[in-house]
Amino acid sequence: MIQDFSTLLALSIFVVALLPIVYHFYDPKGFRKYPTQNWLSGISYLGYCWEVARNHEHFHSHRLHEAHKRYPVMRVGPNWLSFTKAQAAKDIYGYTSSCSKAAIYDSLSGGGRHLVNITEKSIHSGRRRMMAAAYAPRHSEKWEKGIAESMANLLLHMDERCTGPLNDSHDASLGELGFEAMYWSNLYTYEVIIKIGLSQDMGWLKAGNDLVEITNPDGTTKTISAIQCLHAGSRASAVLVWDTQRFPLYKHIAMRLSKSYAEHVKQAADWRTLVTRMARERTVRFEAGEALDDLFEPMMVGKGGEKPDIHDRDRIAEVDQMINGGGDGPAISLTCTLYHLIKNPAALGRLREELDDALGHSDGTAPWSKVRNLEYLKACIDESMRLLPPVATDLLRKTAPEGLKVDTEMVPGNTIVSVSAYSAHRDPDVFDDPETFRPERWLIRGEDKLKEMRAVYIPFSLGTRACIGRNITTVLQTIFLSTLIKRYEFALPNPDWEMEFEEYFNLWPIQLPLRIWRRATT
Ligand code: HEM
Repeated sequence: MIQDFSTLLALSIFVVALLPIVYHFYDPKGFRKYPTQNWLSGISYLGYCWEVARNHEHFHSHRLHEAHKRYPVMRVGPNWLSFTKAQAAKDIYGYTSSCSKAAIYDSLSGGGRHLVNITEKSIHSGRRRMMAAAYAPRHSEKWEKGIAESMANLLLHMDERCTGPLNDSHDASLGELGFEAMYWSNLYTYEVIIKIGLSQDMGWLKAGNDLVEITNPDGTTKTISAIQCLHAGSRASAVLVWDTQRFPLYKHIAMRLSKSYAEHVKQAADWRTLVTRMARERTVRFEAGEALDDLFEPMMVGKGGEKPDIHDRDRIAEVDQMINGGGDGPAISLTCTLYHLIKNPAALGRLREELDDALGHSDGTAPWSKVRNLEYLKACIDESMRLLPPVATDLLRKTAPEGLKVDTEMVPGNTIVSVSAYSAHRDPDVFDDPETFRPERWLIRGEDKLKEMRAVYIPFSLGTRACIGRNITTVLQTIFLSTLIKRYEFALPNPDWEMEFEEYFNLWPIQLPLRIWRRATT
């Protein structure tokens, strides 16, 4: 085995040594004119893998943004160009774009195909038609019921974790940091999306944890943290998958070399065991005649009572994606919005006024009917996702064989193209003072400026492959934030405390430890 590995290592070193020479003479697409993200980017996708792996050392999306500042088009891999401008977003992701999803989506599929990783356009549009009605805003009141039950349990925990108000010196370092906002946001969003998706209550907010017992292939059982195992799948792929062809080889090597990598792969398998069981349990309920009005139902029965054209393994994949996308993005956004508001007391004050007007002396979960149209709250969420888009990774597309004009560049066929939301959202030509959290920028009435900002605002992507869960996210976030901000005061560990992140496709805040106490006015 050691001999095999040494040969592999020697071969790899030889190939890497040859690459600069190949690069020097071989430039069929004329990409050498573009700046590269780092010295390896023009010759190997390992350049990007390296950037993602360095995340802990230096926040990856920030590095991408810094590189983009120098030029609006950047070569991130040998056959991959990353753009930043609104026109590029429209050309690549817009409704009329001829681009298709890139091979990375094939590499990430674990067998079954779900909405995100279907690359064939006609198959995607069929699946989207199958699912779309279940995600429509007319279901908001139904979603609200599940949310209200989860919120009631969350508030019980929060009330237990309250401390006394800050003293006059406003020394936030005193007292216990009893509320870990990222942890509780995760429990909330994952519990709610499983209710909306599968009509199943995991009871995580009641228990205060996401521990679940699963059965191993050998029949023994073990208890896992569901969310940690779900995240392990992203950890195991997000660094190496960019070199799609060699991903299986790299994965194999990484599993042998790194214990923690092997542990991520094992936890990801545990997550698949759990998600397969959840999909099967839901199918059994359908077969037993339960009519459940959730996101799973259209995969069992069509609008006219017909059997939908979908395999069992794709149903499981869809459940996996709906929990992953529906839990992660909203949890990140909730945590980041809270963080931005605590850091910006003027914005928090203005939001409180809006909430006090809308909710009066209500105590408990904010009713959707009273908070659904709060303009300033919406602006705060939008502004937070501008600065910290939860899906911060570039979303890769492949140009059609005839090529495509992207922004100012004529891009040849079969080239990987993308837009970095993190960089696009900081374009100084569009956003004044781009690094500042300023919700007011979304409230301007000058239509042209608003249109210009909206054109480059892509946290949910654009066009036919844009997020289908946006309506769910809106209800989930609006109720959570209105309730918490109306009911509690918050303090960070200290006024200079800064949030830290890790980025594996999504931008996960590592933690947000808070002191919380009940507001006097509620
Ligand atoms: C703040 C919250 C969210 C953000 C920022 C977000 C972001 C995104 C983005 C950027 C995409 C495009 C992915 C790609 O092209 O590879 C996407 C697609 C998708 N999202 Fe979300 N999402 C959020 C919430 C949700 C929720 C609550 C669900 C509900 C289950 C959901 C389900 C999906 C699905 C199924 C797709 C694939 C759509 C398709 O290709 O037809 N997302 N989301």
